[in-house]
Amino acid sequence: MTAAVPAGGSVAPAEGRMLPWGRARALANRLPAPLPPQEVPLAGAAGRALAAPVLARAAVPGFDNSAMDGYAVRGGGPWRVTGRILAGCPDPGALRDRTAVEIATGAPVPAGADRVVPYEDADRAGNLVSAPAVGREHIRRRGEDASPGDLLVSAGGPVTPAVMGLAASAGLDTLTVARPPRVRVLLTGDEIVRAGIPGPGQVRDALGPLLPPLLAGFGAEVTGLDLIDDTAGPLTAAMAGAAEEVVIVCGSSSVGPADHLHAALSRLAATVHVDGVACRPGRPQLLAELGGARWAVGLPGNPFAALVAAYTLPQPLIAGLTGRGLPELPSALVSGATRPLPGQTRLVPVRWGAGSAVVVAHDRSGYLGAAALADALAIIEPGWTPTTPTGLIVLR
Ligand SMILES: Nc1nc2c(c(=O)[nH]1)N[C@H]1C(S)=C(S)[C@@H](COP(=O)(O)OP(=O)(O)OC[C@H]3O[C@@H](n4cnc5c(N)ncnc54)[C@H](O)[C@@H]3O)O[C@H]1N2
Ligand code: MOO
Repeated sequence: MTAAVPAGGSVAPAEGRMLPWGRARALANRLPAPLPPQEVPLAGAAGRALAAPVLARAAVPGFDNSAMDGYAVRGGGPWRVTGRILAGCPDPGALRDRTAVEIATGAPVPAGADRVVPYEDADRAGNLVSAPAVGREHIRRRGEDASPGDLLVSAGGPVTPAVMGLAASAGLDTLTVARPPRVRVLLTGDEIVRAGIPGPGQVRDALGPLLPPLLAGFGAEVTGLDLIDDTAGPLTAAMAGAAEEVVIVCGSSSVGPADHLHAALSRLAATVHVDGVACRPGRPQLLAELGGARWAVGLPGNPFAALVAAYTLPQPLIAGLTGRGLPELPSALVSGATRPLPGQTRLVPVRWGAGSAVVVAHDRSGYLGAAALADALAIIEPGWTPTTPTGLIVLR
């Protein structure tokens, strides 16, 4: 749903304009154009999104090598042992008929060898070694895992430690990855204090500590976090002045007298794509397009609602900006005290139990206690019953 906010005022997200939770996520993922990719050294690519497929540069293995410590043998035994080949040997030479060389795992196999006999299967007597007439080859052949040019990993997935190791095995020194979108977080609320025990009427900021690591895990680079005066002017100025691709505003997305995000978006002539999501908690949240391929997201101030909302709009948005789709969600049966809500998706903290996910009690919009103990958020759709497999957003 795309609508311009009427000038000069905040507007309550009317029930009818609220997007279903799944559609809001899909829209946030689909709207942004991916940022241009960049080539980075392997070590700097951890966790980033692959923007190009990983193609092998070298054969894997690079040469025929032994899979076992033992003897490389040629022809029928017993074999006369003529030497020893260790890993790193540049030229193992050739093996003559009825001879053997001791060989280490990973060492190049001499030309003419039929197989490697592991020490455990070999009988050594002086200079002679014997073994059963038939046995496995125990030779890893050049290119049997990958040849130069082979597709190793498709674009779009994350650079995991295994992807980095695989790329190195195949001779790569760099990877082409999506540039992480830069995100600025703006906290609002005159009651918010950033340290210590809050005084009368004050509230300790929970989102300053929560959001940066969460957003970094989504693939963003959080460039800064500011506490903004709770009036429309400073909020508008802070949003206008942010050079980042994404500005996240916390605690100003509802319709109260100090909720200025709608007014700021109006002053900035933003295009509002999402204004309220049919989920609980996290209903007042916004996604808007600022000029210059920049995005504004409004998260509710209530901390658990903000956590849910972060998985609703910023996570799919950041995925879209880095060229990734929405991930497949695991599912499980959910047991415990919860019930579906008509017309709304309910996000419920759960822990893994014996074969099912168990609801964690006390999930209050303003309190993170249940979420802090949870392994996942269960996506309870209208019509859910305890026998319905339920999608999960994994929190850990
Ligand atoms: N008339 C209506 N009132 C409200 C509605 C509504 O639809 N109609 N929605 C309610 C829901 S649901 C939520 S959630 C909140 C969201 O409000 P805002 O996003 O505008 O946030 P605030 O009003 O500023 O704050 C709400 C609550 O959260 C506390 N807060 C704010 N920032 C932080 C922070 N960084 N760390 C910890 N706590 C924070 C703030 O003190 C308030 O207690 O609106 C309802 N009202
Ligand atoms: O949905 Mo609000 O986001 O309940 O607290």
